[in-house]
Amino acid sequence: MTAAAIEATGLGKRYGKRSGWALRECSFRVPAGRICALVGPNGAGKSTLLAQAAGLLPATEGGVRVLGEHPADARERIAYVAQDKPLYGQLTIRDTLRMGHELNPGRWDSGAAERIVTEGRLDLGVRVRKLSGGQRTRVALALALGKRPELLLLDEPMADLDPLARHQLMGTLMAEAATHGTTVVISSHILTELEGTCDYLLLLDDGRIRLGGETEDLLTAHRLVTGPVRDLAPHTVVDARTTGRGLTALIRPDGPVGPDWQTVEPSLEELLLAHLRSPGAPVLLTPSAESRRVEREAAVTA
Ligand SMILES: Nc1ncnc2c1ncn2[C@@H]1O[C@H](COP(=O)(O)OP(=O)(O)OP(=O)(O)O)[C@@H](O)[C@H]1O
Repeated sequence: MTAAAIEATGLGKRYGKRSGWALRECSFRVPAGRICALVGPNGAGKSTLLAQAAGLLPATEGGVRVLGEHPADARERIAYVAQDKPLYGQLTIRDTLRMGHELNPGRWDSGAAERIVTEGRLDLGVRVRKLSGGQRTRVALALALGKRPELLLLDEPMADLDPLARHQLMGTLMAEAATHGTTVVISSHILTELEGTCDYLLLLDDGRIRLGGETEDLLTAHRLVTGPVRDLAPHTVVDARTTGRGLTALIRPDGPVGPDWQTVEPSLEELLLAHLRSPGAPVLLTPSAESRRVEREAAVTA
């Protein structure tokens, strides 16, 4: 069996004894080769999870394996672009890429790195401290892709890019990932950026995993229904709102939905918003997103 790109088992993180849990009881799997969207409201734990997968933050309880290894042992195979994109301001872009080459002997792809920089019409001789936020993002992504990672962890990479740069960089990232089979986990609040790009989804809320799996399968498992105000049993109702004299609800159907309901597949945005509005809705992980380690441990103790 190929190792998952990320496999978390009972993962929990607390920044201090007096702090609350930033992550709690997270058990999930991201199979290799997926483009995974990591979504959730502010403070949900997305950055914490990405930093743990990058091997930069120890777990308080449980653990996470990355590419079959402890994250600290897999660092050479991982590239991580943190939200604040730390770079050396006094270095030029050329020196920054040279440093990337020296730090990654045998792996470095200067063509890929330079392509990202030149697509942004950046001069390689400019010092990093003179770059705008969006231009720094481009250099950080060039460093990450130049490393030719097996797992690319991106924490809100597109937030300070203009729409055209965002579109173009997403295209480059996805093309590189498709060519090399890279697994990408990308956190973002811009749902339109993720729709059509990500084939896998993790929804975090209040430190816990709420949804996980193939985007298509998660969408197919739900229906947005509109109809008369009445009980929707036996279906699982994720979120319901009264609109005029009718009811609009996101449900997980359990059998056919009655003919007096108008039924459509939800968009990704509708699926996510409904789950965020209803924190009590049952967790849903598709089979590929369930941690095998949890299953194995359960089998051993049974
Ligand atoms: N260094 C830290 N020290 C103490 N608490 C922290 C630290 N970093 C994060 N937290 C807390 O952990 C929780 C999760 O934060 P995290 O940054 O992982 O969320 P996020 O989903 O990435 O949020 P955002 O979308 O706003 O970037 C929050 O309650 C936050 O206050």
